Amino acid sequence: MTRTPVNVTVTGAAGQIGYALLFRIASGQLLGADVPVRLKLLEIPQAVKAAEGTAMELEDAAFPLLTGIDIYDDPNAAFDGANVALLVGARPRTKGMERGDLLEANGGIFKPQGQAINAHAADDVKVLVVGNPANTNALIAQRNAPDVPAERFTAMTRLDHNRALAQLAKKAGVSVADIKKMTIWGNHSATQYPDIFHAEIAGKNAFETVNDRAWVENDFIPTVAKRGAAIIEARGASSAASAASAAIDHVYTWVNGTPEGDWTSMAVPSDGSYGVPEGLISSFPVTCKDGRWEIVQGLEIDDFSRARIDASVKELADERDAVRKLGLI
Ligand SMILES: NC(=O)c1ccc[n+]([C@@H]2O[C@H](COP(=O)([O-])OP(=O)(O)OC[C@H]3O[C@@H](n4cnc5c(N)ncnc54)[C@H](O)[C@@H]3O)[C@@H](O)[C@H]2O)c1
Ligand SMILES: O=C(O)C[C@H](O)C(=O)O
Repeated sequence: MTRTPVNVTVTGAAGQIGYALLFRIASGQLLGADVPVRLKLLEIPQAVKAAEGTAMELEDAAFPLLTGIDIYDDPNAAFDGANVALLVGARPRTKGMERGDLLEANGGIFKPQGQAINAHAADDVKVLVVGNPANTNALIAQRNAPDVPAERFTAMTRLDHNRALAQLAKKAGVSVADIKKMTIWGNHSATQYPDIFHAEIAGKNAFETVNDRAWVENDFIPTVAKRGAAIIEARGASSAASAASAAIDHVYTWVNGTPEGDWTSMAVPSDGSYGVPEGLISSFPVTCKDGRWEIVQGLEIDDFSRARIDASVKELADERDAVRKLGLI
């Protein structure tokens, strides 16, 4: 093995997503089967011991691509030299907590992490924020890292994208592999808009193939948008293995590219495309090539889609205004 290991920093490493994610990173699924990785794990001091336990298990799995594991409780050390940063650790909403309280509590995490990325990460750092509220946490981190190009900060809507593929495949009686050009617009929240108007099933328009507007409006969209809550209700805990899987997909696609004739969904800083205010970290259809993403241009947006995109983007703008008021950006 002659390649220099890629430094992958994972926050919230002792959490449930961390437990599902780290083994897949170490096995080569994040970056490629020939890319050695060095893991840098960040936890809060009380959870460092649990992270050490996970590190022992990683060692015991004897992954040939895993060249080392370091554990930190200091973001400056954890992001030092990071090429890929997966920001998973976040403050969950607890009973009686208002949305504003949640944004403030997470600001206390993502502001210093953005500053640490700015000061210490590698020049080519790519950041994926998974911890909720993911889009606005990504915005806080990005605004606190002014020396890092804004486009390196992304938030995860790949789980929503994958959920949408699964629901559509079930309805149409096809494999997820037959579906292309699925899109998630907006926020990773219940206002998100999963859009099948541009999707294709075996090369044909998905909406026309399904031919069931009532299903799209009353079943597909709410099922995908509220799937996170349904998982919490069923499992008693939020999605973990599927979230980890989506994080793997997000970074793998960003680094290795989207297949010809397809795109993916990523929450990325808007350049004003599709009327989304510049700077908001909103989900778009994107293609990836040579480690860069690009928003798919020129899609026709009808009134139905417009209203849904606007509603989710308004929520993002409200969250941005709230964190601005709190002095986080
Ligand atoms: N974007 C998505 O699609 C998506 C999907 C599922 C879950 N999530 C979110 O991902 C986050 C993590 O989920 P989980 O199930 O792993 O939660 P978890 O509570 O099991 O783990 C979170 C971990 O983060 C750690 N942590 C807290 N503050 C930290 C800090 N400042 N620095 C480093 N680590 C810190 C905690 O100690 C804990 O070990 C949650 O916010 C959850 O809502 C997002
Ligand atoms: O933690 C949540 O609120 C849900 C999570 O973001 C998910 O989509 O599964």
